[in-house]
This record gives sequence, C-alpha cells and structure tokens, in this order.
Amino acid sequence: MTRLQLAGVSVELGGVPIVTECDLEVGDNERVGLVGPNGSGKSTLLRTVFRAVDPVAGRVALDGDDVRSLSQRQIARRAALVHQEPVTDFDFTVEDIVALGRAPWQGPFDRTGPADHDAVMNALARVNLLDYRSRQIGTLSGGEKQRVLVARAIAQDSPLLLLDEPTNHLDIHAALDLLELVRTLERTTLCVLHDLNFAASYCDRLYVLKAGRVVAGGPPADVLSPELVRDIFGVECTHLTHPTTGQLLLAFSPTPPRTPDPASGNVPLGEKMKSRVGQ
Ligand SMILES: Nc1ncnc2c1ncn2[C@@H]1O[C@H](COP(=O)(O)OP(=O)(O)OP(=O)(O)O)[C@@H](O)[C@H]1O
Repeated sequence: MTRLQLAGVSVELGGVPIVTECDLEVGDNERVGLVGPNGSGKSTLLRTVFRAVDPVAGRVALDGDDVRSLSQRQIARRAALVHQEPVTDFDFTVEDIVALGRAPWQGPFDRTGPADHDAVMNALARVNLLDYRSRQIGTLSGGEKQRVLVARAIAQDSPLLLLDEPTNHLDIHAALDLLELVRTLERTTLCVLHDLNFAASYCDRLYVLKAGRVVAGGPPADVLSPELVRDIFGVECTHLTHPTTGQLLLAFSPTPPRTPDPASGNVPLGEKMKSRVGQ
C-alpha cells in the first residue's frame, strides 16, 4: 500500500520561486499523470519526493510519513525514479546499472545474493534486455538506455514508481510497450508525460502544472478540455473517440498566428524565422 501526498508544496531554486503551493495526491495503485509546458516545474515536483530538493513550504509524505523524517534508503525502498538524464557511465554494464536498484535492500557490506540476481534478471526480461546484460551501458541507444532505467526501477521493487518522461527517446512501438509494461506492474505511479494522448489513455487522473502551480486535476477527459489545452499549451484541440478502443483522442492544430509586434520584441517564432530567411 502506498500513497503519495504533496500539500502546499513550494520550491525555490537559486532564490527563484519554481513551484508554488502545490497540492497533489496519488492513491494506492493509482496511475496519475503530470502534464504541463516545458519549465512548468514537473521534474522539480518529482525531485521533492527524493529530497533532491526540499520545499521552502508545505509537506511531501509517503504513506503519511513526511519524507524529511525518512532516510534516503527508506525513501528508495518506497519509491523508484525513472529520470530523464541520459546514462553515460561507460564502465558499467547493463546488469551493473540494473543491480543498483537492489542497493536499498542491501546492507553496506552485503554482496549481491541469489534473490538480488533473480530480481535483476527478471527486470531485464520484463524490458526485453536480457541479451544486453553484458553490454557496456554507453554503447546502447537512447531508447535502450531508457529501458535499462525502467528495469532498474523494476528491480528496486518499490511500491511507488515516479516516471519523468519515460517515453523519451522511444519509438511509438517501444513507447506503447513501455506504458503497457508499467500498467501491468500494478504499482502506484506518478508519471510526467508530454504526449497528451498517452496521458489521456494511460492515466486514471491528471494534474496540470502551469508556471509552477497546479491549475487543474481530475479525470483526463475532464481536465484536457479544448479550453484548458488552448490556455496552457497555446494550441487548438478537438476531442475525438478512438474507433476501436473508444478512448479519448485529442487532435491538435496550431492556433491562428498572432499578429507580429516587432516594436515590443514579441515576434512569434515562425515570423522570426521567416525574417531570417528573407521571406
Ligand atoms: N538550479 C536551478 N536554479 C534556477 N532555476 C532552475 C534550476 N533548476 C531548474 N530551474 C528552473 O526551474 C523551472 C522548472 O524546471 P523543471 O525541470 O522542473 O520543469 P519541467 O516542467 O520538468 O520542464 P520540462 O518539461 O522542460 O522537462 C525551469 O524554468 C528551470 O529553468
């Protein structure tokens, strides 16, 4: 049983407010998505769970326990993170990286035991990377490295999964496979997603962040209204129904171009590019 709660969380970085008074909850076995424009604070919110950054106000709690009262090991036993940074440690094999997921369960002088080995092999099999286990991590493609990070989180065997753009680098087949895999893991999940159709079809509930504030929360079909998508992302969106699954499908089109205003320096990107190529 795992529940994540963020209550009134505010974060400052370098003295600048990045996240302001965020309330967010992920219930046991729920899959919750976090969406919002680039720079809106999604990764920063995830980072508060691991105390990579501490809020200046509010509380982050795992199963009711303030994360500030937990050691890093205790947090890692409850929550695993699949982050965005590329893995570049050339000296490590794929198996070494996935085995790091077992560290929270091992004592300082423990050697990797049969149970750890089984967990690592099982995790590699779940992401179809068993044949890659002896490869140096630096020799893998971006999508393969992403799957290694997911395998590490599976091996970590914590009830809460935090995923920061897990479909980054993945082709459409691999992306759908990965989302389906995470669904079958049946863990409590908070997932940052940029693809709103993935968010709509994969998540039970969504939160929308804008400039560090939670501006909407609820079931995807309610949250991702054409009005909200226009307001938050600046694009037009139409709700369709998938012909076979019956799920919500969002179709996007650009908003009508804004009138360029060179005097204010507020020139849309497309206009800037045209002027650069002399059109
Ligand atoms: N150490 C820092 N000092 C100052 N500002 C920072 C620092 N780290 C991040 N930021 C800023 O915080 C804001 C939120 O960043 P964050 O990575 O949380 O956004 P995000 O919503 O995850 O973005 P993206 O979708 O692009 O990954 C950004 O404007 C970023 O530039």
